[in-house]
Amino acid sequence: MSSEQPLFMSDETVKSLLKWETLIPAVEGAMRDLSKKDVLQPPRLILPIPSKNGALLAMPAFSKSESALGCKVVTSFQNNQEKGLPSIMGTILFMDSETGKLKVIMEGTEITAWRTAAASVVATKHLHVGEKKILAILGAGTQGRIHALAMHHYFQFQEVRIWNRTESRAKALCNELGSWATHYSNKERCVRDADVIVTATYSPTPIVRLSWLKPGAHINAIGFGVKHHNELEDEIYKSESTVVWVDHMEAAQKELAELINNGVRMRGEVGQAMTLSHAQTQSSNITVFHSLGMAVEDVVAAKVVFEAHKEKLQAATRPSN
Ligand SMILES: NC(=O)C1=CN([C@@H]2O[C@H](COP(=O)(O)OP(=O)(O)OC[C@H]3O[C@@H](n4cnc5c(N)ncnc54)[C@H](O)[C@@H]3O)[C@@H](O)[C@H]2O)C=CC1
Ligand SMILES: O=C(O)C1=NCCCC1
Repeated sequence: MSSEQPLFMSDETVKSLLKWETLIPAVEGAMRDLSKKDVLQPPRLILPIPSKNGALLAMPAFSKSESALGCKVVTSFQNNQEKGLPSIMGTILFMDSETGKLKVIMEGTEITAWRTAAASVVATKHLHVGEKKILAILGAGTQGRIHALAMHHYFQFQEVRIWNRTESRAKALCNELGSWATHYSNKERCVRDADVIVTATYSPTPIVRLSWLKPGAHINAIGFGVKHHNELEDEIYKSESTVVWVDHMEAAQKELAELINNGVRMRGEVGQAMTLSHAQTQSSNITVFHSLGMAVEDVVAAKVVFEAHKEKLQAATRPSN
C-alpha cells in the first residue's frame, strides 16, 4: 500500500504558479473537449444557505484527453466583504486518474478567479467579431479585477473602464492597475460604446440596458447572485439581435431554466462556437456569454499548476554546470 501523503498547495503557492500563457490554452482546450463530449461533468450540486446569504457547490469533472480528475468544493458567501474575506472560496481535490488516489489538496480560491477570467477571454475570442478597443467592467471585486488583468493581457484594449456600486472601490482598483484603467461613476457612460462588457457583481437587478449597447457588442455575464441572470435586463434577452452562448448546455438547462422557460434560446456552447468561422456570426449581433463556471476548468487548471510545481522542483534539484 502506498504511504505517500497528498500534497497541500496553498493559494499563495498556486498564485505563484498561475500564468495566463499556460492557463488560457488549458481552459480553451477544456471548453472544446467538453463540447466534443470528451469530458465527464455532471451538473453541479448547489446547496443554497439562504440564512447566510450563501451557497456551497460541489463540482466534479474528468477530462479524458488531459487525464485529469478532480472535484472542487466552493462556497459563495455574499456578506464576506464586511468580514475581510473573499466572497468565493474553493478547495480542489486533484486525484490520480488511473487509481483515483488523492494526489493534491489545492486551495481553489485563486484558481476560481483566474479560470473564470480565462473562460471569458476564450468566449470573447470566439464569439466577438469586431475590434476590441473599449472594455467596460461592471464590478470591482475579485472577478472585476482579474477580468481586467486577463483581458488587458490578451487583447490589449485601448481603454479599460471600471464601474462599481461603491465608487471608491472602482477608484482604488484603477489606482492599483495603473494608467490603462479608468474608473467610471456612471454605469451607462461606462457601457456606452464599449466593444466588450463584463458583468461581475452580486446585483439582484439589471445593471445593463439594451439601449446602452452598441451593435456587435459582446457581454461576458459572470455574476451569480440569487440566480445567474440578474445582471442583464430582459430586453437584452428578448432582442432578435441577441445571441446567447453558454459554457455547458446541460448545466444551463438547470441553472438558466427560468430564462429558457421564458423562451430565451441558448445558441450553444462556446466549445461548439470554436468550430464555426467568425464569418458565420452576424457582426451586428449582440453576443452574450453566460458563464456558469465549469468543474473541468478547475481540474485542468489544477493540472497546469501541479505540473508547474513539479517542473520548479526538478529545476531546483538539477545539478548546475
Ligand atoms: N461564472 C463563474 O464561473 C463565477 C461567477 N462568480 C460570480 O461573480 C460575481 C462576483 O464575484 P466576486 O468578484 O468574487 O465577488 P466580490 O465580493 O469580490 O465582488 C462582488 C461585486 O459585486 C458588487 N455588488 C454587490 N451587490 C451589488 C448590487 N446590489 N448592485 C451592484 N453591484 C453589487 C460589489 O460592489 C462587488 O463589486 C458573483 O456574483 C459570483 O457569484 C464568481 C466566480 C465564478
Ligand atoms: O464556478 C464556480 O466556481 C462558481 N460559480 C458560481 C459562483 C460560485 C463559484
